[in-house]
Amino acid sequence: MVEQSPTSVIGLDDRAYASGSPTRRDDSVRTLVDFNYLSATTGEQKTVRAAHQIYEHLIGMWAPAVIEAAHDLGVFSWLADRSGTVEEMSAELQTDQRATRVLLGGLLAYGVIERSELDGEVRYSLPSDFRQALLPGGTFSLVGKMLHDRHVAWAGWRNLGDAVRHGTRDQSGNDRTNQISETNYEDLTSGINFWAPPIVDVLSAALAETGWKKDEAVSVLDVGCGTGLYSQLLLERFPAWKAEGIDAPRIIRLATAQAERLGVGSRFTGTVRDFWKDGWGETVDLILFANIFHLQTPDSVQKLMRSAADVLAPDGLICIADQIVVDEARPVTAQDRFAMLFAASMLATGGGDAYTLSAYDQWLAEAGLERVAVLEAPMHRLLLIGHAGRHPLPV
Ligand SMILES: C[S@@+](CC[C@H](N)C(=O)[O-])C[C@H]1O[C@@H](n2cnc3c(N)ncnc32)[C@H](O)[C@@H]1O
Repeated sequence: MVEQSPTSVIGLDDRAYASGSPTRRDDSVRTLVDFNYLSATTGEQKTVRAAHQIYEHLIGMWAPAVIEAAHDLGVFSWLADRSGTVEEMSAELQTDQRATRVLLGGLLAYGVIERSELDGEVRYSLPSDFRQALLPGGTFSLVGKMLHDRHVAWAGWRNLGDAVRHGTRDQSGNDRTNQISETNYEDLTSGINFWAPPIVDVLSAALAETGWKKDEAVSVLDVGCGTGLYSQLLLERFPAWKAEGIDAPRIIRLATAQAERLGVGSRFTGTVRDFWKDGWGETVDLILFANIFHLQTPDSVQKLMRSAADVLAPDGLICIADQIVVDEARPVTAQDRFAMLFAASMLATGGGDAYTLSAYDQWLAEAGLERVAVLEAPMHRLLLIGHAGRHPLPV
């Protein structure tokens, strides 16, 4: 069969994006209001403009609703290895044809699928860049995040007002760490794997710049490792290093399997250990806390910091990668804005917060530690930390 080129393609047809440029055509989430048509001269115009702005926030929930419904219905899996028409899709997925067209229109509006038209026939497909994020099984699949939304987050957000009214204290008045269960973490940890590569890039670049223990047999402890991707990517980059990831039983199973898949299984040990109850073992050179502190209360942060200080080698390094607020008075960076909203999502799902840099500094000082660098990464900041008075990075 001779392949004809489509007469029109609407979707992610962005040359700069396709060629690997980090520049996005859209400013983050695609805007749904054309503010060029909204004047702001009179008081009433300003009010109406503001209403458009708030309304655009209020309909933010349309995005997960549309994307997650498409996942639930099997739309993405159906498009995994073909382009198809609405008629074909709704016949196979047993959905209503007109309603399916509406759903596909929503996905198209968010730029999640592509639409092509040839000789009057409209077909839909998945853009190649988005396939792994939308389909299950891949290292960077967001299906776990969608399941987490389904099982935890949607209900949590409905109750945010209650959480604000009462806080996250239990009946005896104690502040609670985040209450997400081990089963829910099975979904969530794989759904946040995509955060790891740029963060490990930033960390590796900083370590390479200082030459910190590059060719030494460094021991890494990945605390609450999830799938273990942070330490596993470090093992890929530093062949002399070994890592131990500690987490709950179901999660360690995921981490061990992933280490094998990535080819670092012989240098990654997954250990089932509760970081509150059990000892932290031998002295270690590098301790990683990726996305752990936002689950904590101030008291539990302090406890974790002391445990880390106890096992950190004299010239060792702690790396915290988290949602850390630097400028809460003027949240103009994406990192600060994301962190401040992340705090709300922690509250909604039962505890935790996004703490400020100055709060971290106080906790570090109390544990005999000190910050040696703050690094910026997408949706995160990294704190590099050593024992107080013993700068671990050669300068
Ligand atoms: C938000 S996830 C972060 C996972 C991973 N570090 C990452 O950034 O992808 C938090 C992890 O901490 C683990 N965790 C929570 N409480 C723990 C505890 N008491 N002992 C060991 N692991 C725990 C959870 O099971 C989960 O895998």
